[in-house]
Amino acid sequence: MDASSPSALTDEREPPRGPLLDRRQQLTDALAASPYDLILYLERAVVYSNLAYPDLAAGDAYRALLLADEVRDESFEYHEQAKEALHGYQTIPCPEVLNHGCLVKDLDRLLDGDGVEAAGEYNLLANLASVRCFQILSISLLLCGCLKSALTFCERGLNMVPHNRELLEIKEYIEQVARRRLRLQPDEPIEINGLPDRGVVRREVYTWNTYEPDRFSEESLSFLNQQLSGMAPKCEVRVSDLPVLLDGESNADGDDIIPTCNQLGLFAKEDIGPGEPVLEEYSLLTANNRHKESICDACGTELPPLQSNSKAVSCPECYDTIFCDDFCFEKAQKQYHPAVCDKDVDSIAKDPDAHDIDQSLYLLLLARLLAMSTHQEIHPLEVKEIKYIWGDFVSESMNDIDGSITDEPPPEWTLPFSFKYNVEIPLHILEKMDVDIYATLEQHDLWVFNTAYSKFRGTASARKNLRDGRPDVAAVHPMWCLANHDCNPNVTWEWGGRMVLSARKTRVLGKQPGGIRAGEEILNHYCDVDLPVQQRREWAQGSLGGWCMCQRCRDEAAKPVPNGVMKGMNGVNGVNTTNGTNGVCLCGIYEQRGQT
Ligand SMILES: C[S@@+](CC[C@H](N)C(=O)[O-])C[C@H]1O[C@@H](n2cnc3c(N)ncnc32)[C@H](O)[C@@H]1O
Repeated sequence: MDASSPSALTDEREPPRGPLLDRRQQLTDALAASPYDLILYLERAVVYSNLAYPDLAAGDAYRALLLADEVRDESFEYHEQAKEALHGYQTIPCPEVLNHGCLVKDLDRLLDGDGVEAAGEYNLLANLASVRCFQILSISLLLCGCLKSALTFCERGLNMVPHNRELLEIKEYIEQVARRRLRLQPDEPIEINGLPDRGVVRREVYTWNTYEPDRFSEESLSFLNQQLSGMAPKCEVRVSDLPVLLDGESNADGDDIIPTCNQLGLFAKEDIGPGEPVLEEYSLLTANNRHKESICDACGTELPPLQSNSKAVSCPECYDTIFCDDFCFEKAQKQYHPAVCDKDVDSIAKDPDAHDIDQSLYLLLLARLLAMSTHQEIHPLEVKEIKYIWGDFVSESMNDIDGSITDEPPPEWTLPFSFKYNVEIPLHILEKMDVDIYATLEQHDLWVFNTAYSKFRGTASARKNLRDGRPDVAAVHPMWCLANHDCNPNVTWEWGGRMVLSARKTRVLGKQPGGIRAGEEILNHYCDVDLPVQQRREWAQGSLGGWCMCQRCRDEAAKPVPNGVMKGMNGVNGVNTTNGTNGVCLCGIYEQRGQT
């Protein structure tokens, strides 16, 4: 942490990781035993801060803030439990985690006028805790790059204790970063609504995440192959050797040998003829961001016009939810619908602003996953539709930083994050589903949501609405998404309630005849393969997680460029136009239809 940065977050410099991880586990166990204890949440938030997970620190501070509200308001659902959990703590001396900086000096200000007795010991503790929550939330969200939310929480804290030194320092720091990022003059006012609120955080298999399978084990491969057998009888899942991808242009295009790594892929077990279907996968992990749209709630297909012979069915309990037919209704009843039936979750995150479209679709995929896990009574990361997906995780050691506050989160942090979509709304959805977010911490901790988001980003497909071209339906197809990308694909794909892969009739390169021989890998495409190499690489970069190094790209990129012609597309050499190419700002969400 540099000398000019606020002191409110960490109390130590670069503390060792091992003991902090042990402490995190102790506090997690303590929370399992005492789930409404806001002090434990605050303690864990500080541990997360010291471990350089500012997003997880913000998540715990927010839960503590909600519990502080529960303590103060006796009409709230968990009021008794939250108060009871404070039994044994006192204000003087107060718990160590609240005795931070000048906070205890502000006690008078938090008394509500007439001293401890009138305010009540519990309320006073809750007030102190709220201020500590605001400190942790504001500094942590600043570190993630979410400046608007950071400033909002900081202001809320200052409303309670206007002279709190730590909050004033944090505010100054947020403003400094905002001025630099928005290139504002020192005297120009900062407009809170104009501040950036999307950040990035670590994308990793957390050390404590015991749910990730060994995807290469016999057990995993045989499970995946058993799942695949009904959908793609001529295919199997195998380990594939893929190029290690770089962030951008390199000199490796002309090299004969490039570094590779093991991943999974789909392979043909038998010959597949040109035009023959390769895989047909039903969509259930779907999301639709339009309110009251005539779309099947289960598979996301456009519903047929309502006529007397229509096969569409509505749920007999909540009439608004409509399915294509009995098949979809039964799938929904069995796998998720009872968890959300008549729970008023339907309107959440619907009809978003244009700049929130991608976030809303990923959020609604998370909501579907939470409904599936709640109804099936399994951990969200155990749901088979996402369990075997690789989330393009980055190793923990690469993500680890020294905790310094800088203008931007480090480049190794690649998981998009916002307070609203990663923390606030997922908890709100669970509350609407009548889930006790405190008692189910193991299933609904923020790191679980982040892991699911890592898996969705890079594998979800989206469909645009034909009326206005906005993506409004998304889905994750766990088997389809095992097929790797190549710019000379041997399949084409089409999605509408089912994801269908078919062998190409003709290959793109040299118009060679299509068809796939036994033993060959199924080569899908994540971008428009009719584009020139630079454009293809830019487009596919979001979902591939790097610069495409397939043979076609390397050959085309290594070719000498004629004089006067730039390698970039449309003259915008070096500018990432991935999102502009198809008018969709959805990094990792592919379009509905693969070209033939
Ligand atoms: C949709 S998944 C494909 C299945 C994945 N290989 C697996 O093991 O689950 C997409 C990820 O696979 C990898 N991938 C797919 N095609 C690739 C290619 N042509 N070169 C390198 N990596 C590729 C990238 O890591 C990408 O993020």
